[in-house]
Amino acid sequence: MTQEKWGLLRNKLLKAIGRNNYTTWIEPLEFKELQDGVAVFSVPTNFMGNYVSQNFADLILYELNTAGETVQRLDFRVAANSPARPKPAVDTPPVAKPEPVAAPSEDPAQDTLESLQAAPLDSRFTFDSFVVGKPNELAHAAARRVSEGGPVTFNPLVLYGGVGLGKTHLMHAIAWELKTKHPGLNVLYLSAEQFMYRFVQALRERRMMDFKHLFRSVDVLMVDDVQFIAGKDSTQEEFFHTFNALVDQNKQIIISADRAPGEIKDLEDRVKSRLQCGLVVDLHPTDYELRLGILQNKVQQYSSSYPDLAIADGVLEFLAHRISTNVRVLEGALTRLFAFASLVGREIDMELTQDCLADVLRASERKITVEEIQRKVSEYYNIRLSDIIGPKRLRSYARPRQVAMYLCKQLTSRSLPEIGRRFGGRDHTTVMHGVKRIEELKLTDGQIAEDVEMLRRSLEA
Ligand SMILES: Nc1ncnc2c1ncn2[C@@H]1O[C@H](COP(=O)(O)OP(=O)(O)OP(=O)(O)O)[C@@H](O)[C@H]1O
Repeated sequence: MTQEKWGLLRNKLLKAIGRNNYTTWIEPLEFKELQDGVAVFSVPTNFMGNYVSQNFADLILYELNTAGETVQRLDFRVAANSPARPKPAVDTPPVAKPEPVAAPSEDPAQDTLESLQAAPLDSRFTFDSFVVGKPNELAHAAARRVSEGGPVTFNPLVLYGGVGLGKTHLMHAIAWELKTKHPGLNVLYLSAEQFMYRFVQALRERRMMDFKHLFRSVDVLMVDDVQFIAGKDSTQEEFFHTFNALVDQNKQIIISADRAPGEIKDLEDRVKSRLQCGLVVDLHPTDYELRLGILQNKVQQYSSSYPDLAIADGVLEFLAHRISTNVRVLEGALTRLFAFASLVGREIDMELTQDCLADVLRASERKITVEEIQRKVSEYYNIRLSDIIGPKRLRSYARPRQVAMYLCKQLTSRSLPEIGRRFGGRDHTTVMHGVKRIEELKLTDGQIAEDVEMLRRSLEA
């Protein structure tokens, strides 16, 4: 891509994000090069790279690709001659998913194991910085076990789970740990996409022997986002052979995927069954406690960079409640908050939070349904769903029913008549009475207050 083209694209960005944002965040970017799908920009500070990557990366990628460039990733590098600045919020720039493996060299002859291993793992992704909670404790324990580097007990280890739940973080943590404990081990981490890239390149250059030798000489192979090779027949085949060769030599393999191997569409059965041979563990969606723990952890990291910034009580709890999509979004929200607060020199309170994160909060607003509430309440009180909706007037059904009506009023935008209709065609005055009754009981009956709170939490998690 030429500088002129970047100049034209900047004008589009100006229109899209407005003059203020443009002047602050886009204008200082200097386009350096576009190579192997990575567009490199020079930025004055880590902080700025971090911010742009979080807030405008998608837009920039979209504009670049719409303009006919093939760009998968942006890389923001601090200009070597930048003036010294106060330490930024985080040490390394990319907050959009960091791509830890360096772009492949132009000359395939240089693709030695050493060159692959010299690729930077993300220094933030260690076990120390990984917060463990119920949803990820099994995956964490398995990762820990593999990172000890003892005899191979399960092979492969497959970590799977939704977007941004910590799969890459755990893989890097394993790699760091192995490299520290066993510096002699050849540990190779790469994305499935990189695997394919190298394979295709080796084919093109007629260097398949080198390729095979390279991949068969590792002691620990980690392939991230393996779903990427689904439907790519020759890459799958090569992956299958590499996999078998390493397992035969008792070398550890660690794989990540966005879903269980059996559910990856267009992945060959033989590859699926190989992946299922070892230990397959999933990272569950985060719960409230885990999100809060991650936020607290992050704030602690930030506090050394921003000793003067205060965060008001309740803000982290609010974020943990409201942003339940994925950890990347949660971290992004916090980084943005710190950025804004430091720019305007204000405490991070609820008002600033609501202002600064309006878009994120809107996007992550989860719609809780009446049916979901009815189901959760019936499970909680151990009664049948039909008893919540049906006509029975026994206290053991009527009270849970009122709790469910109260939660519907609080957590959904349904009107009283609508709620009544979904509770077996009851009148809106019955719903109103139920809601009022629970409001009163919450003040006098500790058990009801606790029940309502527990249910609300589990519905909002
Ligand atoms: N339990 C956790 N403790 C601390 N940080 C976490 C945790 N889980 C996720 N993160 C952070 O969330 C971000 C996203 O995590 P990561 O890139 O590992 O997700 P992923 O599961 O690989 O996502 P993808 O599906 O996009 O590949 C990273 O910055 C990571 O450090």
